[in-house]
Amino acid sequence: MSDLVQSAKKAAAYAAVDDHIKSGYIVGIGSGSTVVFAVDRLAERVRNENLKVKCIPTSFQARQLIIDNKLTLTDLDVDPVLDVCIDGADEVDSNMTLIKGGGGCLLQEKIVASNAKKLIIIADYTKDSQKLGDQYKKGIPIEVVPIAYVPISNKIKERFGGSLELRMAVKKAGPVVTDNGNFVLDWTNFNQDSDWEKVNSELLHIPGLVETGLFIKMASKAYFGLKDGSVKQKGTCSAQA
Ligand SMILES: O=C[C@H](O)[C@H](O)[C@H](O)COP(=O)(O)O
Repeated sequence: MSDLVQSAKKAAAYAAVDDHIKSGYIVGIGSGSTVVFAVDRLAERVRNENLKVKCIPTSFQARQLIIDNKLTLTDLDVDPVLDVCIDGADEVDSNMTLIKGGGGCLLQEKIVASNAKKLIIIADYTKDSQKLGDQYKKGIPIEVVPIAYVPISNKIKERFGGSLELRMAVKKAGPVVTDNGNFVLDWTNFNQDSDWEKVNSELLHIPGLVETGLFIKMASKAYFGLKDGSVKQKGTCSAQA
């Protein structure tokens, strides 16, 4: 990954943490490479400003990040309402619909984000699109119960078109297994002009389909780090709103 992309991720993550995290907050920690910078900045603020925050992870990776950075870990049993969740995305369209799950962490991310007062997205400039699929070519991730992956693939193809591929592991024989013991299908060549809210709710009715990587009307704001070092904001909520 280029240095420009790395710096863009860092700039977006730092700006979001500075704008949206206050002492006393319950904070959702998203997953992926951009969130690593957000946790770095949060840990720095905890050390320098004696910020008191409790963190809820959205994946095994996020939990490790919280522990490694000596942040306070909590969960939805103890703290079922979050002040803010900060997470990455694979793509953000002009309506703030997201593709998430490129790293296979969509289910817990959606659960945690759905219990947060606001979801703030952090990303580099390659994720800022008009339509889903403009830039992100790996498809929409869909988490499924293993025994159902073939019928689910067939049903999605029949109803909506496109292609579905079972995501394969890299350092393990066979498919990727999520933090929840499920498989991931990646849906490509979909209709970019789809009514994503309708598609998403129809997908969620297929037995065995656990969750989709379509995050609709969930994100309050997205921060995109740009090539020139600045940060572009998309969405409506104001800092610390
Ligand atoms: O499963 C992974 C998550 O949804 C990530 O938040 C998403 O893939 C973006 O990751 P990154 O910040 O590495 O681009």
